[in-house]
Amino acid sequence: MGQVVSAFYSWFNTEKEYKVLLIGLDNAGKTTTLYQLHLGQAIETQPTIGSNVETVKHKNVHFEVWDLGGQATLRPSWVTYYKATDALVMVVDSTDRARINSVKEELWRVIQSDDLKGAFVLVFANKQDLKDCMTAADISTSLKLHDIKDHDWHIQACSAKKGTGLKEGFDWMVQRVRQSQNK
Ligand SMILES: Nc1nc2c(ncn2[C@@H]2O[C@H](COP(=O)(O)OP(=O)(O)OP(=O)(O)O)[C@@H](O)[C@H]2O)c(=O)[nH]1
Ligand SMILES: [Mg+2]
Repeated sequence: MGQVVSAFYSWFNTEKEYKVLLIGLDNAGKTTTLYQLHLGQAIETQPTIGSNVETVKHKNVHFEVWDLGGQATLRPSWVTYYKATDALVMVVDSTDRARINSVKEELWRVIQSDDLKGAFVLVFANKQDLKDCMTAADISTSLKLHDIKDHDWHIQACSAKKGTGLKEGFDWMVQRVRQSQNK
């Protein structure tokens, strides 16, 4: 009987879709990340005006993943997507040293929103296939991730183009989602 209840419980829970927002500066690789997760391949992208949304299933957990345009003029509109968000994914171009401080400012601005209280924060240190990129540890220091006290966070090195590291990042999200289900 316990097994039946537990099977029903897990079936019931996998039906929930967890809302994920992909944010980050323009050219970070958000759209490439979304479609690599959704289709399993890198597509040719154009700068996003507005947003794209797709469903991603990872380890039997369904995520509704929103990819938001990252140009400076579009960032103020991110706030309109915050409600009911379970996880934020900050995609970082690991070769873009010149703008790492802007990434930090955007991340810290966003996570202070009341609508994102309790949201998990995953940072993708993207474009690791390119030479001379910053490591995940470099980016973690630049973004002051260790100073984040009111969100559960994780950083993952990846290449959205090659499709490496993304699954590992979502493994972490699934782990967190399952922990929150058991609370
Ligand atoms: N080498 C390499 N290039 C990547 C990677 N991810 C994305 N790119 C390239 O970076 C460029 C920008 O990628 P997008 O996915 O469009 O970036 P975005 O963050 O969606 O940009 P906006 O829509 O303007 O906010 C494209 O030329 C991608 O092919 C990666 O992991 N490695
Ligand atoms: Mg885009």
